[in-house]
Amino acid sequence: MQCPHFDVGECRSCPLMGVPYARQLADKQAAVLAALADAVDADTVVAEPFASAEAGFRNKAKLVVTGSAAAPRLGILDPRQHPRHHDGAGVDLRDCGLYEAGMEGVFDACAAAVTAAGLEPYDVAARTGELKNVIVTLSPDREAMVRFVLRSADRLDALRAAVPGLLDDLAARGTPAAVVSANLLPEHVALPEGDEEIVLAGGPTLRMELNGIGLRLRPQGFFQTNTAVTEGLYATAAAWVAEGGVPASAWDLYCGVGGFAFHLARAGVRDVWGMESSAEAVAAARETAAELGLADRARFSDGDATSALSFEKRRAPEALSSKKRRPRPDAVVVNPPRRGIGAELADALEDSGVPTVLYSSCNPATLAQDLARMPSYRVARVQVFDMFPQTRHAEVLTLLTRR
Ligand SMILES: C[S@@+](CC[C@H](N)C(=O)[O-])C[C@H]1O[C@@H](n2cnc3c(N)ncnc32)[C@H](O)[C@@H]1O
Repeated sequence: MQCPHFDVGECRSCPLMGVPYARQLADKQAAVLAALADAVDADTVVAEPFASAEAGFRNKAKLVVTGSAAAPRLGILDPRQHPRHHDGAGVDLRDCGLYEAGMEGVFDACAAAVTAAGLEPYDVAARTGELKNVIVTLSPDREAMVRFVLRSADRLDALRAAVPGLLDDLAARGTPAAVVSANLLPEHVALPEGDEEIVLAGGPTLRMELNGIGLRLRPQGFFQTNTAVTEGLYATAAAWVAEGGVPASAWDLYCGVGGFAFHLARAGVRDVWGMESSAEAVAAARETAAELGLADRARFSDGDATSALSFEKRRAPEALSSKKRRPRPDAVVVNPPRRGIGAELADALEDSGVPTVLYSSCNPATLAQDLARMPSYRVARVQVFDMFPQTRHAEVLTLLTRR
């Protein structure tokens, strides 16, 4: 892949731009295996990396808005400027080659709506203006979720008035909106979004169909950014878990909107429980369960997954109602953020007696640390899923079985 923004140094998001894709994959595989050197053994089955399309693979964009209401730029702050002396100049990345086909049109429709609503971009240095970011997700069915991140509710009515035009524009481009929302981020912080979400049209969910399973996504729920590779990841996870016989029960910790959970349920796992810290993601997962007729087999709770297994240990048994007690599952999937599962959950898994663990990680370094705390498990299988081409990041799936 070749990128004009990279060539002139105005975007450095893809450090491997220009490196042949086969070499990117081979280097990632080598780096992951080096990080896991103490965990894999001679009998570990190491699969070839699951490759991505080199370009046009991202289903989600978080675009900083700069310029003016009349001529907005959707992209990033110019990396050639020092953050503290930033004059609000930005680089327009609507034509970024990482995004799926159809997303550039959605960005153009958003830019037109910004102009129609007269939303002045937020100026980081001057702390003036209203519109901070535009966040877009495109589903495999080419439906869009469009979110405008505002500093305050002051210009909400103006944005609301521009929504009908935006809906028409998106429909005419063949990417109709499933959800349009405003997100409020009043603090002067380098975050993509705030806590408050106001749905302005449609919704509240976007349907993301993966491997024939229609997952529901709400504006604030997490979703993997590379749809095709995620399909491979979920399908492989379900196949690995079922290898020695389909387990009767499984937990999906850090479940997001339930991608692993629903693939396990479809593979025949009778009782699936997902846990996730985002209440919005849990609500979306429950909606999917109801839609798929799985509400009695796939349940979801919001809470801290790190204590899911040690919950009972930390409380006097008599303080725990039988309703709150969950029998140990036959298999556990963990798919944490970059920091990994950490000591508490790793130790609890080590002590748990759970026969099979699937650990899907976006950070081989923390994966290695966590595995070192679980010596009772051996890595039976490992595979790199190239969720993030053009970067050194890698998603790694490991199947852990008890020694
Ligand atoms: C890498 S994402 C994986 C989501 C999901 N498994 C998927 O495939 O889309 C990690 C998820 O963990 C959630 N999370 C972060 N910290 C958590 C915690 N302490 N307990 C439960 N969930 C947490 C995030 O909200 C996010 O949805």
